[in-house]
Amino acid sequence: MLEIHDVRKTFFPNTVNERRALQGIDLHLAEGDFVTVIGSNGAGKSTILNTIAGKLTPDAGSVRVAGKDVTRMADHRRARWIGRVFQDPTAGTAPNLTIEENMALALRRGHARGLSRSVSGGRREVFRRELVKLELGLEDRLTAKVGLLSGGQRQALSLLMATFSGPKILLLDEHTAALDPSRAELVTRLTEQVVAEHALTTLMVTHNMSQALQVGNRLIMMHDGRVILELDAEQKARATPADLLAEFGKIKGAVVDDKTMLS
Ligand SMILES: Nc1ncnc2c1ncn2[C@@H]1O[C@H](COP(=O)(O)OP(=O)(O)OP(=O)(O)O)[C@@H](O)[C@H]1O
Repeated sequence: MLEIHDVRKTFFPNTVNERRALQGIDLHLAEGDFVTVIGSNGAGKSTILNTIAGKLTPDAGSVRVAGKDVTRMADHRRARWIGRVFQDPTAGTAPNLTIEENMALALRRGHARGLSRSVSGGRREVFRRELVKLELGLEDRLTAKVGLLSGGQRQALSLLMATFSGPKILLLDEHTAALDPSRAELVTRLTEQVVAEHALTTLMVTHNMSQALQVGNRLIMMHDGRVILELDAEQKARATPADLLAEFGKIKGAVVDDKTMLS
């Protein structure tokens, strides 16, 4: 479903600020694979997600989604196949629009025309049914402004909205990092639910070692623009956070932040 072949990206090449963010990434994800991504600071985790989403064009290599080469396709043209949730709960939703208006816009994403942010009775019912799944009572607050919701509620809504265009790929960039532990747990559970329900091929960046082991069926560790460790489902089931930290410990000069050390 997602094939990344020898992807390379260097920022500010041939200058004193040169950063080799990706140095030959190869990743093949089958439909429904859920890969957690961990790594030191500056390892290239966000850069690889940006490359898949089309925010960045790699210098070399290719990205294929469902067999189609999207390497040089503009981000808005691949948007309907790729859902994304960011760390910042305010990033995925518009605060001054209501819950139902936000959902209507998400539904329109990837469709050229024909749908607007206005909400008909029929569509309202669909939104209500979707919101019930979150178990946050948002189905009774369809006309509330999204800016009034808590961070956890907004992330849950962003996650739901990310699936509206019928994406094949879901990219999660530390989407639970800004939440308190109980909200993070809730959004993690919803993530597993949403991924399973839509059989989404998923990459989830996290600094939380327990979470990286708890969810998904594969794990990769990145450092310095490379994948330096890959675990399959069986290896992942046997590994502990201490094992992952020990792997980090083997990397000379790797900077691992406090969040990672404490997780
Ligand atoms: N737009 C950019 N311009 C210049 N350099 C960049 C840009 N984006 C990323 N970099 C550099 O590329 C490298 C990889 O960055 P990236 O954000 O992908 O790392 P990361 O693994 O997500 O790190 P973190 O966990 O700290 O967020 C870093 O050295 C970073 O400074």
